Amino acid sequence: MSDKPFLRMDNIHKSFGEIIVSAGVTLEIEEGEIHSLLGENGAGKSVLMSILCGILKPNSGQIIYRGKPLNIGSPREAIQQKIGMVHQHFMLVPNLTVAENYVLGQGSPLRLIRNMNEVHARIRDMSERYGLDVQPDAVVEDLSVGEQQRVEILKVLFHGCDLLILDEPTAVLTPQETDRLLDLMRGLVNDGKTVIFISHKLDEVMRASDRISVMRDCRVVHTTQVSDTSPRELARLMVGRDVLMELPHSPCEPGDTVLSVEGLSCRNELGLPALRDINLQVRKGEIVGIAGVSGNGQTELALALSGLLPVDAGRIELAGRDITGLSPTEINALSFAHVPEDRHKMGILMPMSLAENAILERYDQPPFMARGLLQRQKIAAHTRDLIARFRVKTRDENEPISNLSGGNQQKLVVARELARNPDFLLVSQLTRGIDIGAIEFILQEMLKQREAGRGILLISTELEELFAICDRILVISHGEILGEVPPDRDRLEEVGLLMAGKKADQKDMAAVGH
Ligand SMILES: Nc1ncnc2c1ncn2[C@@H]1O[C@H](COP(=O)(O)OP(=O)(O)OP(=O)(O)O)[C@@H](O)[C@H]1O
Repeated sequence: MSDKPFLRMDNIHKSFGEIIVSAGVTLEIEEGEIHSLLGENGAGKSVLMSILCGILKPNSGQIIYRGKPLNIGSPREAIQQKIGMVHQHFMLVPNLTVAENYVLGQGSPLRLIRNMNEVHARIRDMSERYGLDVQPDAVVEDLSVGEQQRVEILKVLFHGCDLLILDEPTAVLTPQETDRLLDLMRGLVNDGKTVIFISHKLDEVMRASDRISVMRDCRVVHTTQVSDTSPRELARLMVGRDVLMELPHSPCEPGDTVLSVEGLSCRNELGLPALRDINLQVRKGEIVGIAGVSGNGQTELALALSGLLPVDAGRIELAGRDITGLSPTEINALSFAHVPEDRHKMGILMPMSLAENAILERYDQPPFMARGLLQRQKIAAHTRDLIARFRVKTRDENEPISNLSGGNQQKLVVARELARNPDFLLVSQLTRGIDIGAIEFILQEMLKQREAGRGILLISTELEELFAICDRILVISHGEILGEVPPDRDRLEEVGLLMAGKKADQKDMAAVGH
């Protein structure tokens, strides 16, 4: 360890009652490095970073920053010390402009209004300097996820931060946006900043980092230079075993069609065309993947199938029954399970317990309700079973789900939906925020569902996930299905071209160099 590290978190302990969430963590960060933090879901990464940026107060331990003890009680004090965090879930006020978000809570409104021109000019300057493409007068809610992410990053730079903490920033980004972010991180350190980067994606961590620390059971168990390690070693350190990601499965023997979509067209929330003439079938016992760069109609497809978006034209059938135009409640009552892409908006209710979330939308059905009474013991036993099988890290089934780490919340949603044993499963971004050990397990569970004869539509931006378990992959681009490809890794390039919007005839042209 160096004599005078830029930042040293020393023997940090934190507990909530009897629950230990930081078990004597020691972590050193050097100035001007990209230091990645890896660990299973619930390993304590976000808690540690929340302590560093003043959201949580440790019970004991000390932080030395630039040679002096650091005592901060709020994110605002952290920013005064030039430490800024970009969270997993963005903290921007959606109906304000970028510039308004940046000055929110920054002193007298009158003085700020007078200085707004200056603020705009500074945002433009900084945006250009870091190649961030952020417009000060853009309204946040009109921006894509990738753009909002850049707004968040520029916000901490705007406040003069030298140490930037990025908590799973790539989870919601397209591959192109991810490349851009990793380049930006390198640009920041070249400019004298220091970056702490949290990600579950080992390839990104290997590409982006100077050093890597691995957390397990709320401690740092290993710190290494990136050149001295490998993805395999990192996986073993994190999960405690080899993660093979080999998911052998027998060829698909599909049965009857369970979902049939014909000529489906619909518009997005802004009234713009989002899906054009979608035709697809899912049969019992098969997993059909939808590959695509995010923002190409996948969200609208999931919403339309689950009754949450009106259909302009076309027909949707579930096991031969026309379900076009049914309400979400009516569809939910059918043999149809849904893992939504954004668990915070749709999958879970934050203040409620795991048990309440485990029976959400089914609380009035047997065995959870009988003779008009909630069957609390049955609900508790069911939730305990889900927690144990999916290894959800929690105190018990009565804990509020908001206490769980992001990946553990996602595990509960997946466990709940799979437990419904539906004929048809609609799954969006299955493994978002989930660690590699748990991904392997969850993909195996999906294959078990397939073997049990369920039909699955898996919408994902992760090609690895689609190639690992799908029987057929459909590629969506600009709201249209452009082609179908078998899950043969030799066909990866073809999928990439289709994702970029090139149809079969155009692909041939690309091959001859046009
Ligand atoms: N307010 C809280 N009350 C009780 N326990 C909490 C609270 N906040 C976090 N925890 C617990 O602390 C542990 C570490 O959580 P943390 O969010 O740091 O995990 P993580 O490594 O960031 O995981 P992920 O990769 O899933 O985001 C988890 O077991 C979590 O349930």
